Amino acid sequence: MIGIIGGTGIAGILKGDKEEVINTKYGKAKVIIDKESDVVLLFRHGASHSLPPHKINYRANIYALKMLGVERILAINSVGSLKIDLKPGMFFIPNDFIEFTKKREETFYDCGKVVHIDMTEPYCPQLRNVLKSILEKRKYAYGEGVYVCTEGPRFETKREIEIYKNWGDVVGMTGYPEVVLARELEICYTSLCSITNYACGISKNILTVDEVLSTIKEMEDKILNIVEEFVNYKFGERDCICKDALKHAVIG
Ligand SMILES: CSC[C@H]1O[C@H](OP(=O)(O)O)[C@H](O)[C@@H]1O
Ligand code: HPA
Repeated sequence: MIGIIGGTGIAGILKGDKEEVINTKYGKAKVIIDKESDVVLLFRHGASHSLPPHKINYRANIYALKMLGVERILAINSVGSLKIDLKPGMFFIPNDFIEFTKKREETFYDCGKVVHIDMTEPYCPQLRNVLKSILEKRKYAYGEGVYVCTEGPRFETKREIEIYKNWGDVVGMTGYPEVVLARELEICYTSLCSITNYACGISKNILTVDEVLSTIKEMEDKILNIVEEFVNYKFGERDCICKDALKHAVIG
């Protein structure tokens, strides 16, 4: 089963049947299950974007997908660009991250078992290759590199971006802890980032939600095409690092 986690502006694009509530020990998660295509859809901000990035129950979301038998997740994120060559309207596939979040529940293992999960390759290499092959086949411009996750919900300052741009390539507010939580449950996870704007200080203008939403709108057909190809991709057996991630990570 494949999980699609939608971000800003995606609820309008990816439509599904009625929402179901999955009760987990970390709280409730709302999903749309398409039994025919074996796909679970989850909108991280809620169907009406009522949840800001720092209030999302990431653990309930990822745990609910695990309970439903999801083995592969395609997360859709919107990001600001930290590099001139990474233009708004392009896609971005992260291969690493750094995070500056402050008050998020970032592990399933905070009582009982002590688990130190390996983060050498935080995103599933197999899924990243599938995603890259889809974008290349469709000639959609994309970049690869480091996703910088901030707490939000404010945008970053010019000074923060002057620092972040030396450490990463794009900045967002939702990529973490999703990627870690998925690995802790041995789920393959990759992120398709839509570059919606230049980050503060790189952009010549102030940052607005309107700019983010209008760029997502302009990219929606491409996002839909990519998601459709991804969910119809003939994945073989999982032989990546993700499926046995806990093997060498547990103490005691
Ligand atoms: C409206 S801009 C900021 C908003 O968009 C991003 O969310 P997502 O990655 O889920 O598309 C960012 O993280 C903020 O939540
Ligand atoms: N910063 C943080 N998150 C974002 C941005 C940004 O500039 N654009 C879209 N999501």
